[in-house]
Amino acid sequence: NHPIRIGIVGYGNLGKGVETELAFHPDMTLVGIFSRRDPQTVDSESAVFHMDDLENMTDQIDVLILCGGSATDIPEQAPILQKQFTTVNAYDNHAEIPAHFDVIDELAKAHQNVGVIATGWDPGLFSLNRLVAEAVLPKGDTYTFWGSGVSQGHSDAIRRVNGVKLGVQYTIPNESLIEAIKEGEEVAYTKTSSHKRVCYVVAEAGADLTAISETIKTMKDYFDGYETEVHFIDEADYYRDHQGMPHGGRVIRRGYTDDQTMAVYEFALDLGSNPQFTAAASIAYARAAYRLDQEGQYGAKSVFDIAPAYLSPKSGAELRKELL
Ligand SMILES: NC(=O)C1=CN([C@@H]2O[C@H](COP(=O)(O)OP(=O)(O)OC[C@H]3O[C@@H](n4cnc5c(N)ncnc54)[C@H](OP(=O)(O)O)[C@@H]3O)[C@@H](O)[C@H]2O)C=CC1
Ligand SMILES: N[C@@H](C[C@H]1CC(C(=O)O)=NO1)C(=O)O
Repeated sequence: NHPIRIGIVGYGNLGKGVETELAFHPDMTLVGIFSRRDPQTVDSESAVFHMDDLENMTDQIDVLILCGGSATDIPEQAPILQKQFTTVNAYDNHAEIPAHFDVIDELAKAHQNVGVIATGWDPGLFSLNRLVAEAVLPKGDTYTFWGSGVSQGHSDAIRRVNGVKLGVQYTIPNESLIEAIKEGEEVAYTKTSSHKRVCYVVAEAGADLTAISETIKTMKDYFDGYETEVHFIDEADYYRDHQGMPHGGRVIRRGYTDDQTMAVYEFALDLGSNPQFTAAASIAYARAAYRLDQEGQYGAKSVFDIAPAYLSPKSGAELRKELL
């Protein structure tokens, strides 16, 4: 059986991450990168095509990994591509995920392929761990913290604001709240009250800075409700100080196995590169997407719908040896 043939759609941080990580997966091979830009202007060692070439390559690609931004690219591109390909994305506009699932599910069933949505870490592996923790510990509370680090989704979203040339968004968690939770103290937790969002923006010449700041701070699904800072810096400072993309976070379930015996379920990530880790998760789900497609299990899938064994390159027999 031949290696799984992968196409990357969108060559940004995530697309570059998939390109790099694929080298670690001998059961997969990169057919090419597909960009909306002129391929001559895209700097990569791999084969680069224009997005429009995809429709003539359906017999050369098994899975497309969609690496566009969630603010505007995925909602636009995913439905079109689902008509011709099995796809995987890291769509992370949490409020819109149920609607996105339904759109992809209808298309994937109609065109007899698979669409794995919202992979990555949040949504993705954090979602999976919240499900397991809440199924195992029905009595308790779940807390999610991100950072401190760079959110790709929020950085992508501010880059789409009119007048913004470059932008990055750091998410800062309330560390004292994390400690209080682990100490078993009663806490008042909401996602919006437990994080601060700090943005650094390089504005286009002549842009209305007040309008940019207001648009970011009130942005539905991304910033609305959070304490948000917007700082305007020049391009030199941006390239000097804001090129790293570390991130991470934790899912904590503080539950009870009887009326007062506490159990803390924690899943934590500490990521040197947020986009590279997200790309790595999407690749594992691309393997699952291919297998589900081969089995005729057509439709949209989230991380909740996919048995863990589908992610692994090891056979069932090999995996069962690891149960011991
Ligand atoms: N589920 C999760 O845990 C996570 C999800 N994500 C999601 O992944 C999405 C993508 O993140 P990220 O890769 O950092 O976003 P980028 O902004 O780096 O890339 C988004 C798109 O912008 C275009 N682009 C990139 N670089 C350039 C450039 N120099 N000039 C013009 N266009 C460019 C590319 O499309 P094209 O090549 O067609 O021009 C690319 O696909 C995020 O929006 C986020 O929603 C990210 C991290 C975690
Ligand atoms: N989807 C996020 C992954 C995590 C990071 C995050 C945040 O900092 O708000 N929320 O979810 C990303 O794009 O980085």
